[in-house]
Amino acid sequence: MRDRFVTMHAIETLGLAKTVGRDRRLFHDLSMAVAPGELVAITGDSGVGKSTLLNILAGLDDADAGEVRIEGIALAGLAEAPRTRLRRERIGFVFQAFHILPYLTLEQNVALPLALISPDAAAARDQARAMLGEVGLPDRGRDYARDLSGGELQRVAIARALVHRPAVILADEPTGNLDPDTATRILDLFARAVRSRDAAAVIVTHSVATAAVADRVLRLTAHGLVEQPLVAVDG
Ligand SMILES: Nc1ncnc2c1ncn2[C@@H]1O[C@H](COP(=O)(O)OP(=O)(O)OP(=O)(O)O)[C@@H](O)[C@H]1O
Repeated sequence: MRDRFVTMHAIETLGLAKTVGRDRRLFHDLSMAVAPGELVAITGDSGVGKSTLLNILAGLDDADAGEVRIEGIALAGLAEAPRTRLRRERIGFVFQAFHILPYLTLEQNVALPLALISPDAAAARDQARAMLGEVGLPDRGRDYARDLSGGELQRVAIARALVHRPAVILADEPTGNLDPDTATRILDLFARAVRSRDAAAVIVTHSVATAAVADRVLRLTAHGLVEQPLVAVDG
């Protein structure tokens, strides 16, 4: 199934195009690549198409033209079952829509991606515990998600996105509603965890602080992706 032109990129898009509604072109001929261990932030005005692009990278939405490759594998060439498997095994999500389930414990929430891949429940529990420790929530595994603060929930979301060691992490406003100090702490933790695993991350964000932890910042505009100098997002 792997393409014969093996790429070093974890994520690669070639000539993506997307039009929504009756005739509203969000982007066309959009190409980008993210290497293992690299964090790329995508910024841009509200409504420009950032979340749509992220959904297309995730294989949750289809482009009108072009293709997305995850570790060299073209998503469009896959039938639904292998596409779902690739999404489960190779991609981690920190999406607003992918909520932590309130009536499961933290351990159960974080173990979910592992449970979808392997039947070894004891190993999943151990890995979930270790991952919770890594995001600063050791000994909280038996607590219920419904009792957590917003910042704690974001940590759990990050733990759940990384626990199965995906090659690709896709995040939509990962520190959305947090106060700046908590957001900075969680972003540092996120960036460290992504880099230590050599994962490739794409983070959609409005936040300058979020963009500042990235290796590259790409601004999505009506004319396509524009690379932003990193200094420009510091202030
Ligand atoms: N399936 C769809 N049908 C019609 N319009 C859509 C569809 N999906 C997205 N849109 C429109 O496309 C535009 C881009 O939406 P998107 O959520 O990708 O923007 P965004 O850049 O992430 O915005 P924000 O920063 O405000 O979250 C919006 O105007 C949205 O209403």
